[in-house]
Parts: sequence; C-alpha cells; structure tokens
Amino acid sequence: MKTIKIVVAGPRGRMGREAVSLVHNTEHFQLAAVIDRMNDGQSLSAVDGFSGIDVPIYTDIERCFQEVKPDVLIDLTTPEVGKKHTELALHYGVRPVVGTTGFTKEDLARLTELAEDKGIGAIIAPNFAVGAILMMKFAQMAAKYFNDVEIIELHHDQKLDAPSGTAVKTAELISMVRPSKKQGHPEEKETLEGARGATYDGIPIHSVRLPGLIAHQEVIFGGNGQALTIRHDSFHRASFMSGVKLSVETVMKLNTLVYGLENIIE
Ligand SMILES: NC(=O)C1=CN([C@@H]2O[C@H](COP(=O)(O)OP(=O)(O)OC[C@H]3O[C@@H](n4cnc5c(N)ncnc54)[C@H](OP(=O)(O)O)[C@@H]3O)[C@@H](O)[C@H]2O)C=CC1
Ligand SMILES: O=C(O)C1=N[C@H](C(=O)O)C[C@H](O)C1
Repeated sequence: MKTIKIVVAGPRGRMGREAVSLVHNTEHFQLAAVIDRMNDGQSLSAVDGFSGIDVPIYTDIERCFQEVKPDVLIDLTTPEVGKKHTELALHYGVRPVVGTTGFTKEDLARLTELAEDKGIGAIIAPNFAVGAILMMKFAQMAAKYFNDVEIIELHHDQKLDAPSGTAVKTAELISMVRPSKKQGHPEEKETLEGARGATYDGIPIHSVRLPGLIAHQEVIFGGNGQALTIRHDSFHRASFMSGVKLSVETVMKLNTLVYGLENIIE
C-alpha cells in the first residue's frame, strides 16, 4: 500500500493526541508534521507526551503545506480554526479529513463547492465512531415508523460547540425521511427559556455538559403506548480512531467532499 503523508492539526488536544498516535503507529501512514498554535519550528518530540515523535511543528499552515506537501490534513481543532484550515487545505490541493465540529450548512456548501472546483476529496465527519454512525442510521430507519423524536446529547464540559455535530447530523438524517413536524402540545409555553431545547426542523435537541462524560447520545422516539431509545456511548477517544484511519484511506480515492461517515460505511 502506498504511504500516505499526513499532517495533524491540533496535536496537543484530546483528539489530536489520539490521532498523532494512530498516524505514528500505522505502517502505511507517515506523520510528516503537525500544526499547532505554539512551539513553531520545534520538534514534536520536545512536547510533553510525544517523546520519540520527531516531526516539525508549524504555526503557519500555509508554510507547512508549501514545505511539507502532505497528501492529507487531519483537523481536530476548533470550529473557526477548522473551517480556515479546511479551506486552505483544499486551496493547496491537500485532502482534508475533518473531525472538528461546529460547521454550518453554509460552511459545508462553500467547502463542497471548493472541493468540486479543485477536483479533490475531502471528508468532514461529525463522528468517527462506528457505533455512533450505526446509531444515526438506526435512528433514520426508526423515523420512518415514529414521527415524534427528541435527541439528548451528553458531552464533557470542555466542549465548545452546542449542539454537537453528531446531534445535528442525526436530526438532518431523520428529517430526510419524516415530514416536518412541530412536536408537543400546539399551545405549549416555556416558563423557563430553553426548557424545550434547540430545534432542528421541529426535532428538539438537548445538550448536557458535565465533567466525567466523553461523548454520548440518546435518540428517543415516542409512539402510541411505546417508546424506542437508541443510545451510543464513547467511553474513550480511541473509539474514534478506526473511523479516522478509514477516512484517511478513503479520502485519497475521492474527488468530492463527503459529509458524514454513513456515506462511506456500508
Ligand atoms: N468527529 C469526531 O468523531 C470527533 C470530533 N471532535 C471534535 O474535534 C475537535 C477537537 O476536540 P478536542 O480534541 O476534544 O478539543 P481540544 O480542545 O482538546 O483540542 C483542540 C486543540 O486545537 C488546538 N488549536 C487551537 N487553535 C489552533 C490553531 N490555530 N492551530 C492548531 N491547533 C489549534 C488547541 O490548542 P490550545 O489548547 O492551545 O487552544 C487544542 O490543542 C472539536 O471540534 C470536537 O467537537 C471530538 C471528538 C470526536
Ligand atoms: O467534542 C467532542 O468531544 C465530540 N464532538 C463531536 C460532536 O460534536 O458530535 C463528536 C463526538 O460526539 C465527540
């Protein structure tokens, strides 16, 4: 298998650390550099937790792309930084694999067009865990039979975006197969603002943030005399890494942007 030359953005982060380790330990992957917002020009091996991983740190992504010429960028940063990185990667002909969440519909449309113009692959995946992809697929299947649904997503309290990318993606998949609907009593009123959560096409989404959690979601369907709950839990960020690996391998064969791993996991 041809070696894939990879740059990871956000290496000191919770996900970035796992991704660096995955790339470093995968035979046909080469970790060529990392992009961070500090330690420019130093070796990653000098940073706590990366001993023996001797690759350069760049704080300037454009200089990194010009000098390193990677095949793939794995971005695990923050919503604003992730958007900028993805756009620049496409501009430089580097295929982005983006786990960073918080992208809007407009962001996705713009990036899809850019990938199309450049004729290269890109993957933006709100969730890399296979169990989470199945949860979303099962929820979409169930929505054909149950019109009423609410999503509860639960994450660690350091998460920047709400609702989670996974919750938004789940609501999008459900709204593709069920008619738009205003749920609950037509005259219901919130006596405390926000009590009914955010809504996506009439689907309430509730975001819980607590220390101790990692990434969890329940999709609850209600019907006549019954309820169906579909739940997924990530107890460790290692749960996301097989999806990152598959995405890096797949993005090399694509020439458009794919949003969501459900489109590449059959
Ligand atoms: N798709 C998926 O399956 C998953 C996606 N995620 C998403 O991945 C993203 C990262 O999550 P997580 O690892 O928990 O977050 P962290 O806050 O732990 O990591 C983000 C990292 O990005 C760094 N960073 C900030 N600005 C820049 C920049 N300009 N250049 C390079 N690095 C930068 C931060 O540095 P500093 O600390 O100095 O600010 C930090 O090290 C989030 O959007 C999250 O929602 C998370 C889990 C799974
Ligand atoms: O920030 C996180 O941790 C996670 N973010 C992603 C999301 O917003 O859906 C994926 C997973 O839930 C973990």
